[in-house]
Amino acid sequence: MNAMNDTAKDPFTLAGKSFGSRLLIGTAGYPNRQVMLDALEVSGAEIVTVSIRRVSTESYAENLWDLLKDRCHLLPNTAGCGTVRDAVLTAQLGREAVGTDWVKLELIGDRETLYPDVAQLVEAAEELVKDGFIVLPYCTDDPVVCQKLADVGCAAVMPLASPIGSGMGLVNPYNLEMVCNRSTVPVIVDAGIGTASDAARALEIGADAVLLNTAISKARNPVLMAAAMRDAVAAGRAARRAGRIPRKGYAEASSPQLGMIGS
Ligand SMILES: CC(=O)[C@@H](O)[C@H](O)COP(=O)(O)O
Repeated sequence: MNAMNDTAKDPFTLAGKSFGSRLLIGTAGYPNRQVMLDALEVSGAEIVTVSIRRVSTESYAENLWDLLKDRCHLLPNTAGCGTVRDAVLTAQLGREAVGTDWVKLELIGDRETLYPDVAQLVEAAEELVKDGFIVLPYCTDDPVVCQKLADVGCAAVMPLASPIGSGMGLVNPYNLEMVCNRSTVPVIVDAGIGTASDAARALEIGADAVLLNTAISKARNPVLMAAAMRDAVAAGRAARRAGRIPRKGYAEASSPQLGMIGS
Protein backbone atom coordinates (compact mmCIF):
# COMPACT_ATOMS: atom_id res chain seq x y z
CA MET A 1 0.00 0.00 0.00
CA ASN A 2 1.24 3.49 -0.77
CA ALA A 3 1.40 5.30 2.57
CA MET A 4 1.41 8.73 0.92
CA ASN A 5 -1.90 8.03 -0.83
CA ASP A 6 -3.32 6.76 2.42
CA THR A 7 -2.31 10.02 4.16
CA ALA A 8 -3.95 12.02 1.40
CA LYS A 9 -7.23 10.29 2.22
CA ASP A 10 -6.97 11.34 5.84
CA PRO A 11 -7.04 15.14 5.83
CA PHE A 12 -7.02 17.16 9.02
CA THR A 13 -10.10 19.37 9.08
CA LEU A 14 -10.00 22.50 11.19
CA ALA A 15 -12.72 25.15 11.16
CA GLY A 16 -13.97 23.84 7.83
CA LYS A 17 -10.55 23.90 6.14
CA SER A 18 -8.69 20.76 5.10
CA PHE A 19 -4.98 20.32 5.69
CA GLY A 20 -2.66 17.52 4.55
CA SER A 21 -0.29 17.88 7.50
CA ARG A 22 -1.09 17.35 11.16
CA LEU A 23 2.03 19.21 12.26
CA LEU A 24 1.71 22.90 13.17
CA ILE A 25 4.87 24.80 13.96
CA GLY A 26 6.09 28.05 15.49
CA THR A 27 8.62 30.53 14.14
CA ALA A 28 10.52 31.65 17.26
CA GLY A 29 14.08 31.03 18.35
CA TYR A 30 15.70 29.74 15.16
CA PRO A 31 19.41 30.45 14.67
CA ASN A 32 18.53 32.55 11.61
CA ARG A 33 15.79 33.18 9.08
CA GLN A 34 17.08 30.78 6.44
CA VAL A 35 17.18 27.87 8.88
CA MET A 36 13.61 28.71 9.88
CA LEU A 37 12.46 28.75 6.26
CA ASP A 38 14.25 25.49 5.49
CA ALA A 39 12.76 23.82 8.57
CA LEU A 40 9.26 25.04 7.65
CA GLU A 41 9.68 23.67 4.16
CA VAL A 42 10.96 20.28 5.24
CA SER A 43 8.38 19.90 8.03
CA GLY A 44 5.50 19.96 5.56
CA ALA A 45 3.56 22.06 8.09
CA GLU A 46 0.80 24.08 6.50
CA ILE A 47 -0.23 26.05 9.58
CA VAL A 48 2.46 28.25 11.07
CA THR A 49 2.02 30.37 14.18
CA VAL A 50 3.65 33.78 14.68
CA SER A 51 3.50 35.87 17.83
CA ILE A 52 1.71 39.14 17.23
CA ARG A 53 3.59 40.90 20.02
CA ARG A 54 7.06 39.52 19.50
CA VAL A 55 7.10 39.93 15.78
CA SER A 56 8.70 43.36 15.99
CA THR A 57 11.51 42.23 18.31
CA GLU A 58 12.75 39.17 16.39
CA SER A 59 15.97 39.89 14.55
CA TYR A 60 14.49 38.53 11.34
CA ALA A 61 11.03 39.93 11.97
CA GLU A 62 10.88 42.46 9.16
CA ASN A 63 8.33 41.25 6.68
CA LEU A 64 7.84 37.95 8.52
CA TRP A 65 4.15 38.03 7.68
CA ASP A 66 4.90 38.88 4.06
CA LEU A 67 7.56 36.24 3.87
CA LEU A 68 5.30 33.48 5.13
CA LYS A 69 1.89 34.44 3.86
CA ASP A 70 2.18 32.69 0.49
CA ARG A 71 3.82 29.58 1.91
CA CYS A 72 1.42 28.62 4.68
CA HIS A 73 -1.75 29.34 6.60
CA LEU A 74 -0.67 31.96 9.13
CA LEU A 75 -1.91 31.60 12.69
CA PRO A 76 -1.23 34.75 14.72
CA ASN A 77 -0.85 34.03 18.44
CA THR A 78 -1.31 36.16 21.54
CA ALA A 79 1.90 35.03 23.29
CA GLY A 80 2.87 37.38 26.10
CA CYS A 81 -0.71 38.34 27.05
CA GLY A 82 -1.81 38.02 30.67
CA THR A 83 -5.30 39.56 30.80
CA VAL A 84 -8.53 39.20 28.85
CA ARG A 85 -8.28 42.79 27.62
CA ASP A 86 -4.70 42.35 26.51
CA ALA A 87 -5.44 39.11 24.65
CA VAL A 88 -8.56 40.44 22.93
CA LEU A 89 -6.82 43.65 21.80
CA THR A 90 -3.78 41.73 20.61
CA ALA A 91 -5.96 39.30 18.63
CA GLN A 92 -7.75 42.24 17.01
CA LEU A 93 -4.41 43.80 16.13
CA GLY A 94 -3.32 40.49 14.57
CA ARG A 95 -6.50 40.37 12.51
CA GLU A 96 -5.77 43.84 11.15
CA ALA A 97 -2.11 43.08 10.47
CA VAL A 98 -2.44 39.63 8.93
CA GLY A 99 -5.98 39.74 7.57
CA THR A 100 -7.07 36.48 9.18
CA ASP A 101 -9.80 35.68 11.70
CA TRP A 102 -7.79 32.77 13.06
CA VAL A 103 -6.03 33.21 16.37
CA LYS A 104 -4.08 30.98 18.69
CA LEU A 105 -5.22 32.31 22.03
CA GLU A 106 -2.49 32.30 24.68
CA LEU A 107 -3.35 33.88 28.01
CA ILE A 108 -0.60 33.19 30.49
CA GLY A 109 -1.32 33.16 34.23
CA ASP A 110 2.15 32.64 35.60
CA ARG A 111 5.48 33.88 34.22
CA GLU A 112 7.51 31.03 35.69
CA THR A 113 5.50 28.02 34.51
CA LEU A 114 3.85 29.81 31.57
CA TYR A 115 0.68 27.96 32.52
CA PRO A 116 -2.53 29.35 31.02
CA ASP A 117 -4.95 31.29 33.23
CA VAL A 118 -7.92 29.11 32.36
CA ALA A 119 -10.64 31.29 33.93
CA GLN A 120 -9.56 34.31 31.89
CA LEU A 121 -8.93 32.08 28.87
CA VAL A 122 -12.55 30.93 28.69
CA GLU A 123 -13.74 34.54 29.05
CA ALA A 124 -11.43 35.82 26.32
CA ALA A 125 -12.30 32.89 24.04
CA GLU A 126 -16.01 33.63 24.37
CA GLU A 127 -15.46 37.31 23.59
CA LEU A 128 -13.33 36.56 20.52
CA VAL A 129 -15.76 33.93 19.18
CA LYS A 130 -18.56 36.54 19.45
CA ASP A 131 -16.31 38.94 17.55
CA GLY A 132 -16.07 36.46 14.66
CA PHE A 133 -12.68 34.87 15.40
CA ILE A 134 -11.73 31.23 14.80
CA VAL A 135 -10.29 30.63 18.26
CA LEU A 136 -7.67 27.98 18.99
CA PRO A 137 -6.88 28.23 22.72
CA TYR A 138 -3.67 26.99 24.38
CA CYS A 139 -4.96 25.35 27.56
CA THR A 140 -4.28 22.85 30.29
CA ASP A 141 -4.95 19.12 29.84
CA ASP A 142 -8.06 19.37 32.02
CA PRO A 143 -11.12 17.78 30.33
CA VAL A 144 -13.47 20.21 32.11
CA VAL A 145 -11.62 23.29 30.86
CA CYS A 146 -11.44 21.79 27.35
CA GLN A 147 -15.19 21.19 27.42
CA LYS A 148 -15.87 24.79 28.50
CA LEU A 149 -13.70 26.09 25.66
CA ALA A 150 -15.57 23.93 23.15
CA ASP A 151 -18.89 25.08 24.63
CA VAL A 152 -18.08 28.76 24.08
CA GLY A 153 -17.38 28.02 20.41
CA CYS A 154 -13.64 27.39 20.08
CA ALA A 155 -12.73 25.62 16.84
CA ALA A 156 -10.27 23.30 18.62
CA VAL A 157 -8.60 22.89 21.99
CA MET A 158 -4.83 22.93 22.42
CA PRO A 159 -3.89 21.21 25.67
CA LEU A 160 -0.25 21.30 26.72
CA ALA A 161 1.88 18.14 26.78
CA SER A 162 4.15 19.88 29.34
CA PRO A 163 5.28 23.47 29.95
CA ILE A 164 6.22 25.59 26.93
CA GLY A 165 9.85 25.13 25.98
CA SER A 166 10.43 22.39 28.57
CA GLY A 167 10.80 19.55 26.08
CA MET A 168 9.50 17.16 28.72
CA GLY A 169 7.07 15.46 26.36
CA LEU A 170 3.71 14.06 27.45
CA VAL A 171 3.82 14.28 31.25
CA ASN A 172 0.20 13.20 31.67
CA PRO A 173 -0.76 11.03 28.70
CA TYR A 174 -3.80 9.73 30.60
CA ASN A 175 -5.35 13.20 30.83
CA LEU A 176 -4.53 13.95 27.22
CA GLU A 177 -6.13 10.68 26.15
CA MET A 178 -9.23 11.52 28.18
CA VAL A 179 -9.43 14.93 26.51
CA CYS A 180 -9.03 13.31 23.07
CA ASN A 181 -11.70 10.70 23.77
CA ARG A 182 -14.25 13.23 25.00
CA SER A 183 -13.62 16.27 22.86
CA THR A 184 -16.27 17.45 20.43
CA VAL A 185 -13.70 19.63 18.61
CA PRO A 186 -10.25 18.75 17.23
CA VAL A 187 -7.48 18.35 19.82
CA ILE A 188 -4.08 19.82 18.99
CA VAL A 189 -1.43 18.93 21.56
CA ASP A 190 0.59 22.12 22.02
CA ALA A 191 3.82 22.78 23.90
CA GLY A 192 6.41 20.67 25.65
CA ILE A 193 7.13 18.23 22.81
CA GLY A 194 10.83 17.36 23.12
CA THR A 195 11.51 14.88 20.37
CA ALA A 196 9.91 12.91 17.57
CA SER A 197 8.61 10.05 19.72
CA ASP A 198 6.62 12.57 21.84
CA ALA A 199 4.88 13.84 18.71
CA ALA A 200 4.15 10.30 17.52
CA ARG A 201 2.75 9.37 20.95
CA ALA A 202 0.39 12.36 20.94
CA LEU A 203 -1.12 11.20 17.65
CA GLU A 204 -1.19 7.58 18.81
CA ILE A 205 -3.32 8.43 21.83
CA GLY A 206 -5.83 10.24 19.67
CA ALA A 207 -4.72 13.86 19.19
CA ASP A 208 -5.75 15.26 15.82
CA ALA A 209 -2.55 17.26 15.44
CA VAL A 210 0.52 18.61 17.26
CA LEU A 211 1.87 22.16 17.55
CA LEU A 212 5.50 22.59 18.49
CA ASN A 213 8.30 25.12 18.26
CA THR A 214 11.28 24.70 20.56
CA ALA A 215 11.95 21.04 19.74
CA ILE A 216 12.76 22.06 16.17
CA SER A 217 14.13 25.60 16.55
CA LYS A 218 16.59 24.66 19.33
CA ALA A 219 17.61 21.24 17.99
CA ARG A 220 21.26 20.88 17.04
CA ASN A 221 20.06 20.43 13.47
CA PRO A 222 16.65 22.12 13.17
CA VAL A 223 16.06 21.04 9.56
CA LEU A 224 16.75 17.39 10.32
CA MET A 225 14.51 17.57 13.38
CA ALA A 226 11.76 19.14 11.24
CA ALA A 227 11.93 16.08 8.97
CA ALA A 228 11.84 13.77 12.00
CA MET A 229 8.74 15.55 13.34
CA ARG A 230 7.02 15.35 9.95
CA ASP A 231 7.59 11.60 9.82
CA ALA A 232 6.72 11.05 13.49
CA VAL A 233 3.37 12.81 13.15
CA ALA A 234 2.53 10.76 10.04
CA ALA A 235 3.60 7.53 11.77
CA GLY A 236 1.66 8.32 14.96
CA ARG A 237 -1.48 9.05 12.99
CA ALA A 238 -1.10 5.90 10.87
CA ALA A 239 -0.63 3.79 14.03
CA ARG A 240 -3.73 5.36 15.56
CA ARG A 241 -5.78 4.55 12.49
CA ALA A 242 -4.32 1.05 12.22
CA GLY A 243 -5.28 0.28 15.84
CA ARG A 244 -2.62 -0.87 18.27
CA ILE A 245 -2.74 -4.33 19.86
CA PRO A 246 -3.97 -4.43 23.45
CA ARG A 247 -1.37 -4.50 26.23
CA LYS A 248 -1.32 -7.83 28.08
CA GLY A 249 0.34 -8.70 31.34
CA TYR A 250 1.42 -12.13 30.04
CA ALA A 251 3.19 -13.70 27.07
CA GLU A 252 1.36 -14.98 24.03
CA ALA A 253 3.43 -16.84 21.42
CA SER A 254 3.39 -14.99 18.14
CA SER A 255 3.99 -18.21 16.10
CA PRO A 256 1.46 -21.05 15.95
CA GLN A 257 2.18 -23.76 18.56
CA LEU A 258 0.65 -26.73 16.66
CA GLY A 259 3.09 -29.47 15.68
CA MET A 260 5.72 -28.39 18.17
CA ILE A 261 7.31 -31.07 20.36
CA GLY A 262 5.16 -31.59 23.40
CA SER A 263 2.04 -29.92 21.96
C1 LIG B 1 5.16 29.01 19.31
C2 LIG B 1 4.14 28.70 20.27
O1 LIG B 1 2.98 28.87 20.02
C3 LIG B 1 4.57 28.19 21.58
O2 LIG B 1 4.14 29.05 22.56
C4 LIG B 1 3.99 26.83 21.70
O3 LIG B 1 3.20 26.69 22.79
C5 LIG B 1 4.99 25.76 21.50
O4 LIG B 1 5.65 25.33 22.65
P1 LIG B 1 7.04 24.54 22.53
O5 LIG B 1 8.05 25.56 22.17
O6 LIG B 1 7.25 23.90 23.87
O7 LIG B 1 6.86 23.52 21.46
